[in-house]
Amino acid sequence: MGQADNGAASPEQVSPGGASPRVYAALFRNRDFRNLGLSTFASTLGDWIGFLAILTLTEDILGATRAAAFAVSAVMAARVLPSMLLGPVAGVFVDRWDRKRLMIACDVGRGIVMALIPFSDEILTLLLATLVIEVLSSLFGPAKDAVFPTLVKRSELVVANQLNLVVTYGTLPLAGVMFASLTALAGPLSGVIPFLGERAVALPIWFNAASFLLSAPLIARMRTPASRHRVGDHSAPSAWDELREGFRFIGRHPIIRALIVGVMVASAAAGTVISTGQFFANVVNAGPSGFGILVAAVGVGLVAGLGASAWLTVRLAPERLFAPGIGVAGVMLVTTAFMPSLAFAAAPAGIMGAGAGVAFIVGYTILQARADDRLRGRTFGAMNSGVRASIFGSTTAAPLLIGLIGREPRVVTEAVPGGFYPYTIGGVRLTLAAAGALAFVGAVLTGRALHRAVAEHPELDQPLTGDEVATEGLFVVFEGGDGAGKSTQIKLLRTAVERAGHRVLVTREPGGTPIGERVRELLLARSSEGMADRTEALLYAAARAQHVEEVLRPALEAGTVVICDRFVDSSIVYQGAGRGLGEAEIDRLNRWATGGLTPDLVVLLDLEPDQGLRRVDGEPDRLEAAGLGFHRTVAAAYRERAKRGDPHRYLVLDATRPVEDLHVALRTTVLQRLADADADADADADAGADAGAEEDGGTFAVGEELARDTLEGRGHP
Ligand SMILES: Nc1ncnc2c1ncn2[C@@H]1O[C@H](COP(=O)(O)OP(=O)(O)O)[C@@H](O)[C@H]1O
Ligand SMILES: Cc1cn([C@H]2C[C@H](O)[C@@H](COP(=O)(O)OP(=O)(O)O)O2)c(=O)[nH]c1=O
Repeated sequence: MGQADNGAASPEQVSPGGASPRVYAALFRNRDFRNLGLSTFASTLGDWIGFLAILTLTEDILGATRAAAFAVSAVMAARVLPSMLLGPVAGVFVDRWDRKRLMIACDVGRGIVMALIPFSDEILTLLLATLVIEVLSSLFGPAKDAVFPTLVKRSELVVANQLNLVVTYGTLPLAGVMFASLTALAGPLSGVIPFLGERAVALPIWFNAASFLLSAPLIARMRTPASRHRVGDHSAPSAWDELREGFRFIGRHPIIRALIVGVMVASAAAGTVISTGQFFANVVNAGPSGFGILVAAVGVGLVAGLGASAWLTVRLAPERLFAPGIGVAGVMLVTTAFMPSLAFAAAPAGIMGAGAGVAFIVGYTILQARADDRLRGRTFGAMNSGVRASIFGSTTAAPLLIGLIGREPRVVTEAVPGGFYPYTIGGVRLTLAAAGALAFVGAVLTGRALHRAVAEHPELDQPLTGDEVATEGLFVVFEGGDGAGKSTQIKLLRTAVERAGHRVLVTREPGGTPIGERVRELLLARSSEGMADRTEALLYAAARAQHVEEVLRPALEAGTVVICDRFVDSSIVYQGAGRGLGEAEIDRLNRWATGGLTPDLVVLLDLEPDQGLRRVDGEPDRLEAAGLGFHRTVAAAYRERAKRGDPHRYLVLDATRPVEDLHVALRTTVLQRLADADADADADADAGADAGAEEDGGTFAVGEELARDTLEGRGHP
């Protein structure tokens, strides 16, 4: 395909984003998104009800004893621990298996185990069942998060996340009401089902089981892109390798790394607020009803923040919003902590909610948009486990800290019945303030890391608007030092791809067009000795702009497989690193020159420069003659780029391997990509026809991967 994300947003690009009614309408018409939304609604509503029911059941079994209190905390632990400990491992399987089938299997499994729970009188069985359900949930969560961005367009992602959060957390109050009603209903129903007479709580539990079982067929109706990641792997890596690959990806991806740390810090602050809020309400003499008001203030702020995020993300890159969101929340938490009364505390608490809301949506959106599809399950698995660990840690640590510092003393007087808290600073205020300060420091560090990452990858500094323009062919670029064997492999690959029935265009840079070839002469002639580095960079970019316009884009749009000897990466390493002009600068220049056209596959033939230069015969050209030091820098920059880049995009091959060996590896990869694209396009054509029959015009929005694959496939004979 070759996708083009066009530099800065033009006005037409801005319009489709935001929270315009059109985006909501498009999402509601999107059948896949609707199915996922309904499934989320059913299962989260059921899940909240089930949670309340299981706590009740624990007391049912043990009575109001001390053992019951312990059992309740064990049940809580059974809910938190699996995804905390298993998150990253679960992610491996989410990335490995078909995500849709995995989700269905988890739902059916959870439904069955849940339905059986009321029949046991053993607390151990209950614990075990909770554990099994949570293990399944820790697979379900990352699978859903990984599929989610493939169902909607990128410009709809923020609004889609808003709706998802509303469905996930908005069901909590509804669940409370339904739990009470269902328990009350159990009495009258016991005439029909006698079992309910002895165990009323079975009804809400069965409701939960039914909700899981209802969610499964909804997911089954969803069209998700075929999981393409497994195909093309020549040797199946072990789960352990994949786990390491996931951690390596997160560790090396500066944005995702910073984001996960930021999310964890924010969760720790949130955990502190949750476990301390009630105490704080007392300290400001607000009591239980005042606590409700504080919660409401945070809630209103949160909703406002969620709403504002759609408006904000069409104006600023989400990377620029995340840290400020957490920072604002942190500062407001500190402010709230020192407020003398409820009336003063409500406003900062509300703003804190808004900051958290923006950070929450934006953080989710960045992870969905930036994590490579192949690794998205592991990314979300790791994040879930980080979040749970933070909440778990902070809810345990906060009360401990309060105890250590000592709570604010209450003054008992005759004047105020029950006494009151004078304005003093003690454990509760200090603990909350510490959490706010922690969030603030985390925000500053995360913000700096994100800022640096965006400076290095200017292409990321865009609002989330307009989707990439996908072209139809497959764009394969060969990179490597002089003499690495690019021409040799290109010739062989061309024959193989043509034999497989595809139209192929082979071209090269600098050159590929009459104008470009003249620029090439100018660039490579030994007589151009003395050319300034910036001139050199501009000339390469100039030749490339002509090449994109005249040759590459038209060919890709016509569905041709384009094999190009060198492209933007050459400029980044030769001019950016080799000449020292700065990789980010050269990247930016070339994004402009190419309108953001990006290869689907970059084959890097990796070779020590001295070996490569020895292979080339004849007079060295101006660049070949640039000296071994220069070429070593270039080779190192190539490796670094491939290492840090999208692993699906870069294929690094050891160029000292025999020609035929390299060819087989290359041919397998490229033909597999073409086959995947065809398969996805076929599946999609079916699905499209299906949707067309069902709803007006078959509007189905797809994520970039799917859109890409579809388009890739369509052009091929
Ligand atoms: N895998 C290989 N092992 C050994 N020699 C090779 C290999 N691939 C290519 N060569 C030889 O190296 C030289 C340079 O190869 P070429 O394909 O022109 O490289 P490039 O296009 O990268 O400059 C040629 O003489 C070629 O025969
Ligand atoms: C495309 C491109 C090439 N180059 C250099 C790399 C090569 O030394 C030279 C291109 O010459 P070429 O003969 O195409 O090299 P090779 O035969 O090794 O493929 O130009 C840049 O410095 N920047 C660029 O953007």
